Amino acid sequence: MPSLNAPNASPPTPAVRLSGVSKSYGGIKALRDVSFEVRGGEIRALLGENGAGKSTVLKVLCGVVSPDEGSIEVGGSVAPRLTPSLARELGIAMIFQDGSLVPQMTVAQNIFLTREKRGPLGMIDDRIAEQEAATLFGQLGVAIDPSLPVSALSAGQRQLTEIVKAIAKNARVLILDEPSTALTDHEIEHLFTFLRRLKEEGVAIIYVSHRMSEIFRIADSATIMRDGQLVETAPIAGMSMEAMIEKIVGRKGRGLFDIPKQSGQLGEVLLDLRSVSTSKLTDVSLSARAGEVVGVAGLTASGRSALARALFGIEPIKTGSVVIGGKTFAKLYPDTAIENGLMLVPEDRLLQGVFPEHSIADNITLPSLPKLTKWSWLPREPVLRIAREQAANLRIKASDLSAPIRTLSGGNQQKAVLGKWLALAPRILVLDEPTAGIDIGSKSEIVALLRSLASAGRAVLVISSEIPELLAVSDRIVIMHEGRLVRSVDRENLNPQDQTDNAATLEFAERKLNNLIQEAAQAAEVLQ
Ligand SMILES: Nc1ncnc2c1ncn2[C@@H]1O[C@H](COP(=O)(O)OP(=O)(O)OP(=O)(O)O)[C@@H](O)[C@H]1O
Repeated sequence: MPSLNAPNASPPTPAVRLSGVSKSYGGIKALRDVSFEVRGGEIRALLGENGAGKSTVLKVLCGVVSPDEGSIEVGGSVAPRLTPSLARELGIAMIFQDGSLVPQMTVAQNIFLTREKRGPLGMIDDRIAEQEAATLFGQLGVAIDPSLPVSALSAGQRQLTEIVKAIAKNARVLILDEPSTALTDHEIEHLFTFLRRLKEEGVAIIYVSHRMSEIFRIADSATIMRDGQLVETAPIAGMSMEAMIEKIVGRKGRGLFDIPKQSGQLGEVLLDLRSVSTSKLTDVSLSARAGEVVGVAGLTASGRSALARALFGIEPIKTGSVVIGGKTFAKLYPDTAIENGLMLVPEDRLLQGVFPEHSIADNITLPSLPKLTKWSWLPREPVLRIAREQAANLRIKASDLSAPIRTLSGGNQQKAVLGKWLALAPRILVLDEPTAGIDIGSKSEIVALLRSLASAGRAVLVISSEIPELLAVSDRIVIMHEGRLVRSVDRENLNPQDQTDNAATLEFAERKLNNLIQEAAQAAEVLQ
C-alpha cells in the first residue's frame, strides 16, 4: 500500500515511460514508434479513434503483449521482458470493467485475496481483514461496508473496491479503460473524487474514454494517438473541445450538432405501448411515429433497458399491450417482434452479437442473408456490398473485410454489430446505448444515420446515457424513473429562447435535460 501520508511531491522519475514502442499483428501496424511518459500524481487521458492503438498500449504496459521494438521503464528502471505478473509486481494495475472480484466473497476477503489476514494462531481471520479494509476505505474516503458480499455492491462500488484492491497491493500506476460505461452519474462523481484522492497520493493514472466531457473534468493531460502513432501529449488546460476532437480524428470533425434535423411530416404511429407493465416497468405508455426519433433518458436502472427488453419480447409483459405496425400484442417474443419489423440493438451486443472467428463481412451481413439468399444459393457480391456500405458509413477501421472480426479493435467490433442491424433498415429500430465504446469522430456519423433512417419513414427509439447524443438525435425525449415514464419533452423546448451559437445552445439544452432527469428522480411524479 502506498504511504498515504507521504508528502505530495511528484517523484523525480516518471512512473512509467514507453520509448519507441512498435507492435504489428501480421501486416497490421498497431503501434509505430510510440513514446510517452506518465508521472506519479498525474491523470493522463489516452485518446484516439477506434483502432488508434490505445488498447495495444495498455496491453504492452500490463505485459499482456510484448512489443516488437522499444522499451518500457517502470519507476525509472527498464523492464526488459514485462509479463503480466511482473507488471503487477512493479505496481501496474489495470482495472477491468467486468472485474476480477469474486461475487460470493466479502469486500474485505476480495481485497486481501491470496494475502489473507491471519490471527495469532495463524488462522484466517476475516475480522482483521474487515478492520484493515475499513481503515483503508477510511483513508481513501470510500464509504463501503467491507463485510458485505461483493454481489450486494452496485457497479460503481465494485469498481471502487477493485481499485482499492489494487492500491492495497501497492499499485503505483492505475489503468482504467472506459471505467464509466456501467456507472450512474452519481457513481462517476464518486469515482472522480476517488481518483483525485489517489492522484494526491502520487499514483499515476491512465484513463481511456471516448466521453470527451469526462476527459475535461478529470484529466490533467492527454496523449492523443492516431493510426498507431502518437499525435501529441499536451496539458488539458487551455485545450478546447474542438481542438481536441480535431487532433483525435485528424481533420475538422462534424460535430453532433452539425447534423441537420429535417423535421418532415410525421407519419402513422408505428409503435404504441399501452399501459405496459412488466416485472421492471409500471404502466408505461409511449408511441413513436414514422419519421420520428424518440430518445429515452433516465438514470441507470430507471427502466430504460427494461423498456427495450419488453419491446423485443425478452421480458414478459404482465398487463397492457404493444401495437407494432397496427397489430396489437398482449404477449411479445423476439421472433414476433422481428416478423413485425421491430429490431433491438442491445446494450451488451458484443456478448450477444459477435462470431469472433467469422469474417467482418459475414458478421455484418448475417441477419440480411435471408433477404439475399435465392434457392439456397448465396451470391457473394451483395454480401460484400452490404458489408462495404456499412463499413464506410460507420467508418470501420479494417484493412480487409474478410479478416476475422476478432482482429478489429473493440470499438470497431461495436460498429460492425451496429452495422448489421442498420443494414436491415427495419421499420422500427430500438437501440440501447448505440454509441457505447464508439469514438467521438463516429458518433456524429451514427446520429446522422439514425436521422436518415427516420427521414426514410422509420420509427427510431434511442436509449442513451449520453445527454449530448440524445439531444442531437431525438425529436422528442422521454424520461424514465423507477420503471415509470415520468416525462416527455419536445427536443425544441430544450433550446434557449434567444438564438445563440451551437456550443451555447448545447450547453443550455444539456443543463435543462439534466435538471429534468434529476427532478424526475426527486419528484418521481407520474405524468400520463
Ligand atoms: N489480435 C489482433 N489481431 C490483429 N489485429 C489486431 C489485434 N488486436 C488489435 N489489432 C489491430 O490493431 C489496431 C489497434 O487496435 P487497438 O485495439 O489497440 O485500438 P484502440 O485504440 O484500443 O481502439 P478502441 O477504441 O476501438 O478500443 C487495430 O487496427 C486493430 O484492428
